[in-house]
Amino acid sequence: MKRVAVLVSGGGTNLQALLESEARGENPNGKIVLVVASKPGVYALERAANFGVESTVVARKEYADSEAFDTALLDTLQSHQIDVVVLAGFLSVLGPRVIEAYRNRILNVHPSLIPSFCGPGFYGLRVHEAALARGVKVTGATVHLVNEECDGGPILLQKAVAVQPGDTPEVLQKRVMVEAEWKLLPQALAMVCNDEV
Ligand SMILES: Nc1nc2c(c(=O)[nH]1)N[C@@H](CN(C=O)c1ccc(C(=O)N[C@@H](CCC(=O)O)C(=O)O)cc1)CN2
Ligand SMILES: NCC(=O)N[C@@H]1O[C@H](COP(=O)([O-])[O-])[C@@H](O)[C@H]1O
Repeated sequence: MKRVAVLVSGGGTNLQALLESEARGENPNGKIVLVVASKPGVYALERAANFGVESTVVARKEYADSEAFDTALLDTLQSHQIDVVVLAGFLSVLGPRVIEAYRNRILNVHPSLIPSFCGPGFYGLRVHEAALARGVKVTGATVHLVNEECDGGPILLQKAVAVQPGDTPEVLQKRVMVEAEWKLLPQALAMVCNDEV
């Protein structure tokens, strides 16, 4: 049984999808045992509590630099004997110590079809604002392995989502979540826990 940690920074809708998928028995070889938030008070922590999952805050703002944050994250993951890490709306760039310790065992969900609209500065609504500004007719979501390059890791799964006339960033964000993110991330986590990757 792989011990899974989910790293969050906000509302936690992808965490919710992972927890509900696990409750449906869709990931028999993995169990979410820890939620780590990079900011205090985020609703993702409520979602973890609702499912009885332990959570902790490793607040990015409490560390002088990214190296200290990277070390604190690694200590937290290793002290909980974590095997697999999922970034679910996590908005800090992971440093080399975590990446090396969990090489090919860290997943991230991004709300576009990488390589479009990704990399530093592209997160949350900003991604959908850029897609609408460019006028794309199709967007979607990507789940990839995480490496040192922000959003540059090997792609595992992608799903296309149509952009509708009159879409706002908020409406498009929700469609991409419902039709793509919340389906792909649980599927990808099960693949990693099943040693299919
Ligand atoms: N080493 C890696 N770390 C992270 C990756 C990755 O692929 N490699 N993915 C990101 C997730 N992400 C997009 O999927 C992403 C997250 C955050 C940012 C960003 O620009 N963040 C801002 C801060 C935003 C905030 O705290 O409100 C910043 O760093 O200035 C871009 C892409 C997670 N980590
Ligand atoms: N680059 C990372 C990124 O933009 N992640 C995105 O943050 C949103 C909130 O996630 P949440 O509702 O699961 O907290 C989600 O759309 C997720 O894809």
